[in-house]
Amino acid sequence: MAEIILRVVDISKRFGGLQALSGVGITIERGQVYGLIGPNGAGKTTFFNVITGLYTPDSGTFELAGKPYRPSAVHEVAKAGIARTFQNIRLFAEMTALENVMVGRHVRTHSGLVGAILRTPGFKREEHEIEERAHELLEYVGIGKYADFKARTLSYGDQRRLEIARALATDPQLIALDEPAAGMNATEKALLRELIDRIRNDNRTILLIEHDVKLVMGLCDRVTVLDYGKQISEGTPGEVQRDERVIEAYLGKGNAAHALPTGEAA
Ligand SMILES: Nc1ncnc2c1ncn2[C@@H]1O[C@H](COP(=O)(O)OP(=O)(O)OP(=O)(O)O)[C@@H](O)[C@H]1O
Repeated sequence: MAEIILRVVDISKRFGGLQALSGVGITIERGQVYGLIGPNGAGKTTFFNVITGLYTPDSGTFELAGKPYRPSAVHEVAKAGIARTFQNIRLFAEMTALENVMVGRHVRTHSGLVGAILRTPGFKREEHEIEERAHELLEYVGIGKYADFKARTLSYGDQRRLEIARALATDPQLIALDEPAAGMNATEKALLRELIDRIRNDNRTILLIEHDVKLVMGLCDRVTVLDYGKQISEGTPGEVQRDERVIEAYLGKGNAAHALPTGEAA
């Protein structure tokens, strides 16, 4: 049986009078790309924020790689093994691409503050390893030649790749990508699709929020659809696409005869 990386059960979150999530649960297996879609305001970002420790849920249980975990603070979540990117890119703009990735890697370092201040041999060795790994990751996401460029000088698509490299640097069990294709042109999207495929083929596990339904349908192994905080459908892209509740949520009642876009590359 495939190893379960993330299992969340019965997550609810209320903001004042608004029930942003009600009883949402998903199970993601190792090596899967799992998509989370839904119309604007459906609760996708809230769900992400709950599992990555930015919001405290009102209810819900969480298990990461077989261990119970409580997403109580962002750095704890990173330590536990979930790395994320953000809808609005959050890089250190004045730091180089390499430094941005090295920062991600520091989640896994051992020398600590004392080692850093005293510049112990252990610290220096670790720094060297971190730098090597950061170079490898920049190559892996396809922006190795920009290692010494400040993050703010990279194109939008490359900044998104850099965020992914930084997330990978934490050696995560699960990588959560929040709208990675937002603002990308068709060429950048095709490259992103290749990159996500490569990450999956390396036996990594990905949770993806994405507005581009076509991209989701083409990439994901399974998909959950949220609407007004409720999980209205869960299944393979083909199953979800044929689900009348999903078509209604996207296109409105009476349009169930229309199909959602398939994942075929344009
Ligand atoms: N911090 C908050 N305080 C109050 N209401 C919130 C907060 N965050 C989200 N909401 C509300 O919760 C609902 C779900 O929002 P959320 O951002 O999770 O949806 P979404 O599916 O990510 O939407 P989009 O696709 O537009 O990003 C919305 O009605 C939103 O206004």
